[in-house]
Amino acid sequence: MHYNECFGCGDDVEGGLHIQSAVAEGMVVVSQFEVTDAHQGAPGLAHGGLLACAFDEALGSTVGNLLRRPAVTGRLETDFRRPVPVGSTLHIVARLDGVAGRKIYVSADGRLDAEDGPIAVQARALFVTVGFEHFTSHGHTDAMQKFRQARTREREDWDINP
Ligand SMILES: CCCCC/C=C\C/C=C\C/C=C\C/C=C\CCCC(=O)SCCNC(=O)CCNC(=O)[C@H](O)C(C)(C)COP(=O)(O)OP(=O)(O)OC[C@H]1O[C@@H](n2cnc3c(N)ncnc32)[C@H](O)[C@@H]1OP(=O)(O)O
Repeated sequence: MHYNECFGCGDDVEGGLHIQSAVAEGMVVVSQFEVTDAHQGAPGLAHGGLLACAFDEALGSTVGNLLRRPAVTGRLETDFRRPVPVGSTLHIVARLDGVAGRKIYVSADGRLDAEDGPIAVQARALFVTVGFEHFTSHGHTDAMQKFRQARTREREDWDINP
């Protein structure tokens, strides 16, 4: 599933990361993140915080696509192994490592410019399953309304590879 106003994956979010994710063979979720000038930290290189954001997105999408349950990031760890230059594409492969009650463990590797490129970033995260009231009670009601309307319009509820 896909929320159009998400900073990570929303198509219409100006300055967003525009990450696309899809389930692939072997129960992994693959995502691509194209690094542009807008994502710079040090000159010519991606900002580490935005790379962490890209992994939050890729890992969240893994939870959403493989488990189809609402969950939020509780903990996110990143290892920055190599610089990620502006103009490069990070190929992220994420997997589900385990589920224990409400706790969902996921991890991912990000490779530079090719599916078999060198590993530049690795991440692990704990997502925690929440009820829909998490969003209705903590989030803006208008946003939830918009989300629901869009889902109804598209008739696409938790589809794999929408
Ligand atoms: C209609 C809306 C649908 C939304 C869809 C939602 C999900 C996504 C699915 C598909 C979408 C596709 C892509 C999504 C892409 C990106 C997703 C980005 C995700 C985010 O960007 S999301 C924003 C950042 N995120 C937060 O805004 C969370 C703020 N936070 C809280 O809201 C609470 O903190 C919460 C709920 C996390 C827990 O609170 P709580 O009271 O419900 O539960 P509790 O504290 O008991 O934790 C239960 C067990 O998790 C362990 N635990 C918890 N936190 C831990 C930590 N940090 N380290 C180690 N263990 C931890 C405890 O130790 C306990 O473990 P145990 O059961 O063993 O004791």
